[in-house]
Amino acid sequence: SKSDDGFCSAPSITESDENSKPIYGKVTNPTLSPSHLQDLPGFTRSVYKQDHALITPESHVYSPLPDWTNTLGAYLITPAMGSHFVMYFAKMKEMSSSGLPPQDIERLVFVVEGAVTLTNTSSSSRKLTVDSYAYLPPNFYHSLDCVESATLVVFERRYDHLGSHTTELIVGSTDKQPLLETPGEVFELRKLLPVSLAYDFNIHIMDFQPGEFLNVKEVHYNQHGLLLLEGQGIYRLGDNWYPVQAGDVIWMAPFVPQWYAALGKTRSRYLLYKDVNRNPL
Ligand SMILES: NC(=O)N[C@@H](O)C(=O)O
Ligand SMILES: [Mn+2]
Repeated sequence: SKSDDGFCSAPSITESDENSKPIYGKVTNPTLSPSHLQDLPGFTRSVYKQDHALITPESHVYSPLPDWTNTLGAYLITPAMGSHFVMYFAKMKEMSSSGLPPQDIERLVFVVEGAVTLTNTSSSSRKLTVDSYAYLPPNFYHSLDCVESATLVVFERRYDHLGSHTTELIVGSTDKQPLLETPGEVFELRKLLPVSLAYDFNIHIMDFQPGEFLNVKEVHYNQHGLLLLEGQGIYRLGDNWYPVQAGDVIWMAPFVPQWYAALGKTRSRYLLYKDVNRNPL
């Protein structure tokens, strides 16, 4: 891309290599089903069961987010499903701004499209663009402001105190997080939050090349909120096997058998909420 001083700047990190569409572009512009299925009355891939849910883009229902300005929200996962967290898309329009979460609620925002500016009482404003994120501790004053438009995926939950540990403001971007060891697994793993005991959840970013799959057919006490950011594959949840693609959201209750295999020509990348560091009792 050309900057106005005539020098060619390196393509921004938000441009993925293939077909130079913005990274994560399929989350907000998903490949819809073939037109004959789109028009099929009542057709959806969404499913809601006792221990899992698949929420696909055609099922999203937006309404104004209370306490936010000029922002539509689609709640995807809420405690009504049995989760201890909420996961929602926030579609911020021009001149929009966030509201604060309720008291004692921590928040993580991840930018899927567009850009927002994060301000808080102490540090200066910081611009969050696609693939950037911010963790806001409970009762931490902040504002996310958007001039044009932005789509965020937001996780919120009641902070589970452990002794005198406290969390702090975290701002980062996926591409700056190091790859972590994944013994016995082939996927590439990044974590967006520190692994220290103060943090009662983490966000995993997991990359699979086509044909790669989870080695462990997992059944564990943790619960998950998943957003498929790139790619496609098959997700096993309980006794069901679902074709999934970028833009799909999955709720996994504790102990639901879960497994993923990446298919297609491009890598799969998913973002995964996982509760950690707390005794399940
Ligand atoms: N479903 C899934 O990917 N789970 C694992 O990544 C995990 O860490 O629980
Ligand atoms: Mn898991």
